[in-house]
Amino acid sequence: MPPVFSVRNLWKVFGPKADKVPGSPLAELSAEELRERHGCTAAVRDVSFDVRPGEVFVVMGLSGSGKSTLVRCLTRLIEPTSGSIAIDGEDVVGMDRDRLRELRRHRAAMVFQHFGLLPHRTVLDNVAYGLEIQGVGKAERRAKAAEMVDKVGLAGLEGRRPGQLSGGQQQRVGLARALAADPEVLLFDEPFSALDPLIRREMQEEVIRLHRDEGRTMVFITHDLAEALRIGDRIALMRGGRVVQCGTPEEIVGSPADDYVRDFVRDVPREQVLTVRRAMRPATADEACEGPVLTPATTVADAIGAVARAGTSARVMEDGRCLGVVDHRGLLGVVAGLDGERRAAA
Ligand SMILES: Nc1ncnc2c1ncn2[C@@H]1O[C@H](COP(=O)(O)OP(=O)(O)OP(=O)(O)O)[C@@H](O)[C@H]1O
Repeated sequence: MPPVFSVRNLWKVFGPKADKVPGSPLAELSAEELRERHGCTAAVRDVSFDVRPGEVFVVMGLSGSGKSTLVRCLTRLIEPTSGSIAIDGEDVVGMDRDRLRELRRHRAAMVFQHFGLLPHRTVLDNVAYGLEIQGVGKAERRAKAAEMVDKVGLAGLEGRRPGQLSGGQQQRVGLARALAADPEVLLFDEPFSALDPLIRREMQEEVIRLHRDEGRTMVFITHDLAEALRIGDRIALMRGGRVVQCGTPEEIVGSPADDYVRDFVRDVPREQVLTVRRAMRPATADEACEGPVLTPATTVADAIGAVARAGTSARVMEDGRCLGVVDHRGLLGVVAGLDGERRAAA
């Protein structure tokens, strides 16, 4: 399937003569040199990636690494300095104002950290607001809004005003409003960073549930590694405007691209992210016929439980075929980080 978003060699430089930077020797300067000598900030530097249909694509990085700028460029809330962006193959950089408005209202809706709710309107009217500006008639938009309020777990609170809701509930209203427009892609800009940890977890699960139910494509910004690993199908890790690695949580944690990424993921509990694929070895004829059965997506943590309970190795099966077996030695090797050495040796 063709990608939803396709981004190539994207640059965003803030400051004077910004357009002179990409492709010139200035592009090679460090962020500090560029700022001190030329008064420019290269917030996004030569970034390329695809967002695939139905995936949760997470943009992660420390504060100031360029996440918001990058995602805002996707719908030109910020104008890119150079590079190309396409949505479903259609050039975004060349869109006129009407087409852009259509893009933002119907195709790629944004959920912001500060919910952007209208304080004097009820929950239902806040959710319906996006439909109102789309010109949807009153009865239809109220029906649609009610459905979305229900979907995000706010049934019964339709008549409240935003001030009468908790932070998590307000964020649900923001989410319902974005969903009401039925966009192809939802763009989340650190939507949960203002929430306390328990509510935050609850909202992450909500996003995972919505994603599972609807399969909607999502682009999600966060500076929180645990959040990225929990909800992301793939993660683009940014540093100083560049994407230093783009891959699945397992690739990022299991095969960091450089020392920066390695350092970034050092404290991640590997057994909760890595799967049995990394702990597997070929099965002997006997082993292929006995022992508990695991899927290739089973985490090492779950496999440890299965192997400990059974007291034997476990089989990794896919479509009735035994891909290999995992035993305590292989599983412990992954926990200890020895799987990289073993793979390199192989
Ligand atoms: N309008 C602007 N003018 C000049 N510099 C800007 C502007 N907007 C952002 N920047 C700079 O671009 C860089 C990237 O900012 P951006 O907001 O994209 O980072 P971020 O990773 O989203 O950070 P945070 O997690 O703190 O929101 C920063 O150095 C920031 O100071």
